[in-house]
Amino acid sequence: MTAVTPMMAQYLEIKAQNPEALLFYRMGDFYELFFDDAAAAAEALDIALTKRGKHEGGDIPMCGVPVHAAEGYLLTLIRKGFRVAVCEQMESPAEAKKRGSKSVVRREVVRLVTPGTLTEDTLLEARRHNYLAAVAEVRGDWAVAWTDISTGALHAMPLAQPRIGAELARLAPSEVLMTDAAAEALRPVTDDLGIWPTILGRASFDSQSATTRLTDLYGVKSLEPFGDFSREELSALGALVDYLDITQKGKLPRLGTPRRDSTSRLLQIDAATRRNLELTHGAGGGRAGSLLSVIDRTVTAGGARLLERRLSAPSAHLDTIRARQTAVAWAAENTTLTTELRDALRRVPDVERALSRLSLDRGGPRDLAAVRAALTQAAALSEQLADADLPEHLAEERDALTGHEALLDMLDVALVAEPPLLARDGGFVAPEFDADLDAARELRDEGRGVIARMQADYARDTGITSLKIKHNNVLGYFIETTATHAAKMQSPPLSETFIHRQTTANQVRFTTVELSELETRILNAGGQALEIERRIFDTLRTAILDAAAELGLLAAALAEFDLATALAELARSEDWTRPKIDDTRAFAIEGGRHPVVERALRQQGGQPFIANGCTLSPDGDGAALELLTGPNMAGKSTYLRQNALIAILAQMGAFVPARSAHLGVVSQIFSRVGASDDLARGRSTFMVEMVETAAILNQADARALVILDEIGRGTATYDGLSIAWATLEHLHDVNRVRGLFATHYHELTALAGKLGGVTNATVAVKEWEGEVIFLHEVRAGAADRSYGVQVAQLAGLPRAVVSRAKSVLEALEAGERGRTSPKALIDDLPLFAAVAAEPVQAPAAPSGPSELEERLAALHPDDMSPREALQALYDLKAAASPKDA
Ligand SMILES: Nc1ncnc2c1ncn2[C@@H]1O[C@H](COP(=O)(O)OP(=O)(O)OP(=O)(O)O)[C@@H](O)[C@H]1O
Repeated sequence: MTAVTPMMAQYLEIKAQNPEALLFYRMGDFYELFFDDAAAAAEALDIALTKRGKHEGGDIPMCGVPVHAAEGYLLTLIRKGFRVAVCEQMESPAEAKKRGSKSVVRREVVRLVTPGTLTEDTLLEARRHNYLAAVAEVRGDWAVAWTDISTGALHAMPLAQPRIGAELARLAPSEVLMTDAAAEALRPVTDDLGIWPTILGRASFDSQSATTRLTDLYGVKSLEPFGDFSREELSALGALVDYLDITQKGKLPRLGTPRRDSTSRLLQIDAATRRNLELTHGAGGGRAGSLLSVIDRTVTAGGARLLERRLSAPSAHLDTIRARQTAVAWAAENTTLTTELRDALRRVPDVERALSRLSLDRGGPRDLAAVRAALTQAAALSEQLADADLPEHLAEERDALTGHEALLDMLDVALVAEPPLLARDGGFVAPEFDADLDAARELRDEGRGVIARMQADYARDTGITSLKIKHNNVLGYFIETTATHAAKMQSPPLSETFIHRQTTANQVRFTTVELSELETRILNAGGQALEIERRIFDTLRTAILDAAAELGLLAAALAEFDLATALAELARSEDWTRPKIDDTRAFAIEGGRHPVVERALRQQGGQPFIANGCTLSPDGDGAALELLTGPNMAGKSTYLRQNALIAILAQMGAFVPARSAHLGVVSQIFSRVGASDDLARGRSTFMVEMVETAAILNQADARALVILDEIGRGTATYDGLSIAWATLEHLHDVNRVRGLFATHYHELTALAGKLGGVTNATVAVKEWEGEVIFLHEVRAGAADRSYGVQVAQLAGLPRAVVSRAKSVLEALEAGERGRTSPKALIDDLPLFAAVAAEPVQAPAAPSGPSELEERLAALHPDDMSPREALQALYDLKAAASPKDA
C-alpha cells in the first residue's frame, strides 16, 4: 500500500466531516473533486473524469471545475439535488512553506451550498422566493417556520398536522428541515409534494436552545417583543438558525425579526387545488402556463416576489383585502402618475438580495451600487408621490421611502457610475472621495509615465535606440537590449549604472538602482490603493448594514408600489373590474373570463373568449351548488376554474377578469379537476380522486368554495354515478358550500328538483349537419346529451369507428328508453350486455341514525379515562363487525 500523501490526508479528513455533500476542494485556480464525489459530479456536470495518484493501491478518480466558472457548475449540481461543501485555501503556499517545506496549505470548508441557502443572483430566480423551511413537533403540536435568506424574511406559524401539506405547497420551499421522526410522520405529505427533507438531529430542534440562538441572533434579552411564540414555533425557528449557522460556517445572514403568520387570516388552498388551478406553477412545473405568468406586470424582482406571495396566499380577512384593493384602485384611477412611477420602478435593482449578500460578506461593489440605485429611485418616487392623495395602505409605504439621504449622499460620492464586480480588483471608489486613495492612484498611474520617460533617457544615454524597459512576474521591471549590445552595456562606463540580471538567447537584461526604487514605489502605490479601497468598501458596507432594517422596509415599500401599479396596469390593459367584497355569502359574477385560456386563444388568433356569468345564491346558511352538464370540449373545466381563479384574484386584492363581481369572502377553496394517475405511489386515478374527494367532504365549511369536475368518472358508470350523487348530496346537506359541479352523468340533473340549493346549468352547443359547434355559453338548464361521439369524430377517430360508435349509442339509448334489454341489442353488442342490465337507482335518502351512531353519540370523551375510552373503542368495533370480535 502506498502511503497517504499529506494533501490526501487533509482531503480525507475534511471529506469525513462533510459526508453528505460533494467536496469542492480548492487547488489553485480549480475546485477539485475526488473519489465518489468525482464520479457523481462528472456525470452530473458532463465533464471529464480523470485520475490523479493512487490511494490504497487504486487510482483516485478526479474531476475539476475552474474557480471563475464555478457558479454555473454549482447551479447545475444544486438543481440536480446535490449539496456542495466549498473548501477554500486559507493561506498562500508561501505561508504554508514557512511552517516547513512539507506543509500542506491550510484549507477549510467556508460554506455548505444547499438549495435553501443560496444568495447569488446567478443561482436564484429573481422573480421567485427561495424558501428554507423547518417543520417541528413538540409533544404533538406542530409548527412550520421559513426564511428566505436572500431577502431576510423569517416567519413562523403553528398549525395542525393535517394542514402541513397545504402550507408546504403554498411555500414551495427549496429545502425542508425535519427530525427523523417528523420526516417519518410526514412521509405521505412530502412524497406527495416531491420534497426530500434534510434531516437534522434533535438538538437542532431543541426549543430551549432555540430561544438562546434567537436572542443571540437579535442581541436581545427576550423574544417577547417579537410575539408570543409557542415551543414548536421556537423549535422550528431555532432549527433554521442552527442550519444557517452550519451551512454558512458561523456567518449568519441578515434576518428580519420573526413574524408569526396565522392560517386563519388566509384563504386556505390545499396542495391538490394549487396544482389543479395552476396558480404559480403551470402543468409543466415551471412558471409557464400558470396564472402568475399571465398576470405578472411587475417591473422589479421584489414586486414579482410579492405578487407570487400574494397569489399563493390570498387573504380571507376583509379589511386586508379591501386595503389592498383600494391601493390598486388608486393606481388604476391615476394612470399618468402610475406610468411615471413604473418608469422609476423599472430602474430599481434587487436591493433585498444585495443586502443579504452584503450581510453574509459575500457582496461586491455592485451590491453597494444596487443600494445606491434603490435609494435614488425611492427618493424619486417619494417626490412623485408628494402631492398624491394616497390611500392609507400606500401612504404608510411612502413614508418608508425616505430618510436615508445621508447614506445616499455618501454612496453617491463614494462610488463610480458602474462599479466592477469584485472588490478585490479595486476601481470602484470614485475620484476625490478619499485624498490618500487619489495620491496612491496617482503615483501608481504616474509610475507608468515615469517608466516611459526613464526608457527614453536610458536609450539616449546609452545610444541604444532599441533599449526597452519591460516587466514580467519573475524579474519585475527590467531593462532589455539585444545581445549585440551586451558587451557595450557590460563595460564601463555603462556597467557602473546597469546591473546585469539575465542573458537569454537573443537578449540581455539589466536593472538599475533607480529602476528598482521606482518599481517599489509603483508596487506599493498599487497595493496601497487597493488596501484603501478595501477599507472604504468595509465602511460603506457597515453603513448600509447599520440601516439594514429600514432598508428592508424601503425594499418592501418599493415592492408594494410595484405590485399596486402592476395590478392596476393589468386591470387597465385586460379590462378587469374591481370586485365588490363583503362578508355575505354572495357569489355573483357577470361576464367572467379565464385569464390563461383567454390569453391562449388570443395568441392563437382564432376565436374570441366567450365570457360567462356565474351566480350562486345561497338561501340563508344553506348551500348553493350549480350542476353543470354539457358536451365534451364545451368549456366546462374552463368555466369551473375561472370562477375559482376570480375568487382567488379578488381575495389577493386584485381586480378580476369579469364585467362585474360580488363575492362574499371565501375561507377555503377546493378544486378537483381531472385527477391524474399517481403510479409512482401505487395509486390509481380513481384512488387519487377518492382520496381528494374525501378531503373535501371532511374539511369544507360553509364559507368554502368547492369546484368538482367529473367526480366518479374513473370507475364503472353506476359506481361513478352513485358516488357523484352521494357527494353532491353531502356537499348540499352537510358542508353547505357554494360550489360548481361538472358532470357527464345527466341523471344527476334530477337532483335540482329535490335539493333546494342545486341549480342546473349547461354549456350550449349547436348541432349542424351531424357536427357539433361549440358556443362556449353557459346557460340555465340541463344538457340532453354529451356529444362524445361527435367530439371523437372531430379528434380524427377513424370513420368506421365513429359510425360503429354511433350505432352502438343509438342501440344503447333505445334499450335505456325501453327499460328492457332487447335481444337484438345483446346480439349486436355482446360486450356491452352488462351495461343495459339495471336501470339507475337513486340512492335512498339517509335513514335515521344507526345503532352505532347512537352509541357513539352517547359517549363523552372529556369525561372518560384513557382506559374507558379504549374499552369503548373495542366495544364499538365489536358491534360494527361481530365476526372479527
Ligand atoms: N368561454 C370560452 N370561450 C372560448 N373558448 C373556450 C371557452 N371555454 C373553453 N374554450 C375552448 O374549449 C376548449 C375545451 O374547454 P374545456 O377543457 O374547458 O372543456 P370541457 O367541457 O371541460 O371538456 P371535457 O368534458 O372534454 O373535459 C378549451 O381549451 C378552449 O380552447
